[in-house]
Amino acid sequence: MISVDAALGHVFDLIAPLPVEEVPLAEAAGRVLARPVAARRSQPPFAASAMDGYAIREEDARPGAALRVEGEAAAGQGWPGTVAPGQAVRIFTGAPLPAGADRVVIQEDVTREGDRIVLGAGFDHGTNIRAAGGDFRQGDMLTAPRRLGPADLALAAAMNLPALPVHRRPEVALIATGDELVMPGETPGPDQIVAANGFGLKALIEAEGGIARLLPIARDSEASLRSVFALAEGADLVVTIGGASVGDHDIVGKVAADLGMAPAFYKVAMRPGKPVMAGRLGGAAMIGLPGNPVSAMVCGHVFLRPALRAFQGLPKAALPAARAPLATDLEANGPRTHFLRARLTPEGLLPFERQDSALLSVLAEADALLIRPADDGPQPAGALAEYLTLR
Ligand SMILES: Nc1nc2c(c(=O)[nH]1)N[C@H]1C(S)=C(S)[C@@H](COP(=O)(O)OP(=O)(O)OC[C@H]3O[C@@H](n4cnc5c(N)ncnc54)[C@H](O)[C@@H]3O)O[C@H]1N2
Ligand code: MOO
Repeated sequence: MISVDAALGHVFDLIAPLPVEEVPLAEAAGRVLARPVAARRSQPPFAASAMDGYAIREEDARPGAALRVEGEAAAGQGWPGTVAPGQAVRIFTGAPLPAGADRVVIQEDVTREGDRIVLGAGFDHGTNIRAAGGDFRQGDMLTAPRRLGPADLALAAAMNLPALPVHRRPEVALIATGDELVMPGETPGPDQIVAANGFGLKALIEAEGGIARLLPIARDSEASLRSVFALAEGADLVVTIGGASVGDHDIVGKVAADLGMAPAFYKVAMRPGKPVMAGRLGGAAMIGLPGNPVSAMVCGHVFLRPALRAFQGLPKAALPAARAPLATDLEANGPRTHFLRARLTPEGLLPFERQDSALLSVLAEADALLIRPADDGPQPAGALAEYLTLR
């Protein structure tokens, strides 16, 4: 049995960043930028008014000053002249500041009569001007790697970058195994249950930018498992669910080995999730998850999510853990890292009473996985503990 950190290191050894492709901005949300890209223009490209009002010269900015309005500057249509002393130009937010002007007085601070304005007794001290290049300049970089979020996409658009280089999405083949499983909506036989884990893992994979292919359920026979493995052809990552333990029907390890899987590890000092395995299977990485629903999902957070990030060119690192105080005393932990389903309450992290790895109802109520390091001593309420957020 190896530690969680060592196992994750082995998983990373199976992974190289996927090739780069250009995608249009409108399809780039959630993708990982593969290399830095440079702004093709400056923003704003000209000194621009930040407010609706009048562009004037600083020397005319005196309470009571009377100025002649010479023209209008709108967003998209500037005023071509030069503002002289005693003159003003009607201006709107986003319009280029006309030459000669170095201040915008907002219209609320002005009285207008025909083509004349009189400045009020008190007006604000700001210039209300956005300097050219004040947001970014041509050549400024959007750095990589980064997961492209809404703000990044708005910035890339403003930089006039219509397409971005991103890593290809990893394709994950999901194989649920077991004679007891039927698909949701089917009528299970008396000894059967409904396959659940694949659906949770598919959602988890897609949330990380992967493409999940939910393959047909493999039965507990070598022939069935082999035929479903064949359907995984072309995937970057093959994930099996169940059949990983030591029972007579737990044949995933054997069939994978027969298919040439080069094992990296089997069994990790973690709870839940101990009988997890990984290796290289042809051109793909393979991770064999335990069948207990919470074990499969916890392994999804601990191994699959970092693996999917690595495929997309993000740093090879465990999910960042947050810290919060414990809401209750905890007994000493055993020799395996324990991921406890917990709630984040105003008093701190509160683990659920029931931690059986079959309880999906508890996992669905949890918003954190409280991490107890292997062999951690007893901890009092109030002590800081690490956790992974599930929301
Ligand atoms: N003698 C021992 N028995 C077990 C050990 C052990 O060390 N010695 N380890 C236990 C641990 S820990 C786990 S975790 C499980 C994992 O076993 P498998 O990976 O072989 O999983 P299965 O036996 O196939 O299934 C376990 C459980 O989960 C249900 N299951 C499986 N797939 C799904 C699915 N897609 N959706 C919903 N539920 C699923 C399955 O019906 C079983 O109830 O082994 C322990 N045993
Ligand atoms: O590791 Mo098992 O996942 O404890 O139920």
